[in-house]
Amino acid sequence: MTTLLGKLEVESNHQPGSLAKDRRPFAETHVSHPTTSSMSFTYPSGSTPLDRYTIRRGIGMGGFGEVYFAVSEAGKEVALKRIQRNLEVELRGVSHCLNLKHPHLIALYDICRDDQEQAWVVMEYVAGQNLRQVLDQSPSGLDVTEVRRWLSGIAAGVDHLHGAGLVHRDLKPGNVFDDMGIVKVGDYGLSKFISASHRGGHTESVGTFHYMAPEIGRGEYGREIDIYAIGIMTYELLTGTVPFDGESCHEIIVKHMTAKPDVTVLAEPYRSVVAKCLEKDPANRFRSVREMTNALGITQTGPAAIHADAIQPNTPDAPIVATLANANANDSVSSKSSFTAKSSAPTGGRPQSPTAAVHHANVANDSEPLARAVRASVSDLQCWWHTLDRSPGAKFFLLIVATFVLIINTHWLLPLMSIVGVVYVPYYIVRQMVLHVSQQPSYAQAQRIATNTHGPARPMTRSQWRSQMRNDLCAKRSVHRAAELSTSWITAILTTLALTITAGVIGLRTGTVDSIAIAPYGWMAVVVMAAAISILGLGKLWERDEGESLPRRIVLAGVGGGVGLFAYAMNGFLMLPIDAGLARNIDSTTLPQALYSDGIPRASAMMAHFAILFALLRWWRPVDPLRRHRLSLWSVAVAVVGEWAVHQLLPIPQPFGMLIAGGIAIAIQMSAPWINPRVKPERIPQTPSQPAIPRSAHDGIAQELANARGPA
Ligand SMILES: Nc1ncnc2c1ncn2[C@@H]1O[C@H](COP(=O)(O)OP(=O)(O)OP(=O)(O)O)[C@@H](O)[C@H]1O
Repeated sequence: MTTLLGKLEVESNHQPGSLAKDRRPFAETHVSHPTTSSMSFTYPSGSTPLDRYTIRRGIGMGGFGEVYFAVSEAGKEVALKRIQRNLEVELRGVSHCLNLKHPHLIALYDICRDDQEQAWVVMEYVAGQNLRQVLDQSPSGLDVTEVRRWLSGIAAGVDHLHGAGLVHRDLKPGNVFDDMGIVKVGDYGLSKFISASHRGGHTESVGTFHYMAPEIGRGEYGREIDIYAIGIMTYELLTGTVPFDGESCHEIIVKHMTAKPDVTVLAEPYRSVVAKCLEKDPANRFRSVREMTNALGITQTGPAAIHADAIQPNTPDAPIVATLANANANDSVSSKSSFTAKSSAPTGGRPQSPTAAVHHANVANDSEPLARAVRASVSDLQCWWHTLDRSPGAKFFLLIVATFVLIINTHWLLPLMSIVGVVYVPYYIVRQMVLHVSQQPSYAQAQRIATNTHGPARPMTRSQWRSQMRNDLCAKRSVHRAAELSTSWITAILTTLALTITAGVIGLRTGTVDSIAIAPYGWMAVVVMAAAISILGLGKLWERDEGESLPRRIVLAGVGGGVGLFAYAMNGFLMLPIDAGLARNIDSTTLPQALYSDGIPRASAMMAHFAILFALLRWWRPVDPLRRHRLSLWSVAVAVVGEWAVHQLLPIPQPFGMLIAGGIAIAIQMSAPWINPRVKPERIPQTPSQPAIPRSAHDGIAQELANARGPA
């Protein structure tokens, strides 16, 4: 405590007592923040400190510098945050956040430097109010449906940050915004890298201290500090007051460290959830934001349906009667509460944008139960391990004992681990694949949700849908990508086997069935598999954008050459007569001698043949998840005709060549992930009908889609 207080005494210019004078009830008091109208900004309207952006007006000033509303040359609206010079080093780290994309996070577009080497953060501009302003207008807290809407958005945004390995560190109502009904968390890129010591003391706000977890004084910045801050915000959202307030930042911090919050004014489940969030020991808090929102019945798989009184009716704040919904009838929370149904709008009666709705529909709780249990145990173990920090001797002793126990048990542990690995890994991969496919939002979903939630929506064009889906593909985690790819490979192998058996049954229905007759089918199968595996791999690399045709064709040519070499080698391995099927009268003198020896293809001929076949056709299209149909017979026909055309130039055994080309086209389409643009309606999450919102809100949605692609 002494450390934190000491630090703050140095870092903050707040004088004990002065806050009392400045403090507005329940509001963050920015000690030296003037009102926007009276603020004097460094740059007037029309200035262009950054080449591509023209400042329109100053928005506000925070601990990190001035914030401006600006437009790009192309007319895109952005917020520019001018960062103090002493933060330059830390800004390098912000690049980690530049590629984070989430509907509930304010997008960070770029970091630029002006002529004076001053750093600026370019970010998404939010025209709506921040939660601080909203709370200032509602001194006794918000309606519970609104509380849940804010919490759900904050939790989704922060959960995404945590998933990306980031801790916000500065969560507070002033950093949470309402963008056309979508809650967005901002200021995350900077706060991770900026400790209190970097802030300009004269601009520090006492509001910041209201949300600071006690362990920050010990220099601990785990994700639990965000959970603590969300707990404080939950309390404030419901009651309008923060649980720990005081005349000075010292007093507030002391309360964070020692005082028990008075949660009796809250009804269950809020009481126990807030109490758990505000535990002094971070190890006793929720392990994740998701765990916390689950405890509140705010599941991210769909609308909630618990009905509960959020505030005890006998408290002075009784006018607020919570009306919550939680579809999960088994939820222990619901059984404990006394319920009063008044409304069931899951988003607080506020319209959700299609993007947000699709997001909520898709962010299913996809964490695998076994993995979750293991993670929880590991996390418990870590917490317990940290409690031993003060006894390094005990830690060392325990390490020795654990190592010894492991070593003497390797004879059964290793086989057990191997069996678990063999069974669990394929199961995990398939599960991820199935979940991923079932969660993919579609064009039709987006449209339908838009119609449900916003009345007659402007229909989304296919190109808008593609662009939105492309963004989703970009945001996909590597583990999902890897899981999808391995599943595609397995599916391609199985599909090829099925195709080969079918071709074999047809081809060998007459005549002798012996190894010589079967061998060409085996050869075809392995060549199709090799080609399909290569193309699927490239498709996975390229699925994030539409891509340039020429570079892709060049890469494909190289891969095709490899497949040709493999085909030649396998041909030799299976001892097949490679000239057997050159199904046209070949005048061997017309064939290039470097490629053919007496009309028989050499390795170079096979390589050249497949290189041309691969470069000729746009093989990335049939593996693109955004293709129109899962299996297009047109693509198969194009592949076969393409192969025939190449055969005219550089012959290889036929009809195997054409069967291989057709087989590749079928195998890759059947195994590559596909987002169905015409999904069946019953797969669309049902949302209760919402009041229609003005056309301008739809424009906001379009803007949001544009924002997700970055500044113009
Ligand atoms: N992306 C944005 N769009 C619109 N307004 C913004 C945006 N980012 C910040 N603002 C506004 O600019 C003002 C200053 O924001 P800033 O984040 O710098 O300060 P703060 O959050 O008040 O304090 P601190 O930075 O110390 O946490 C606030 O009024 C905030 O609402």
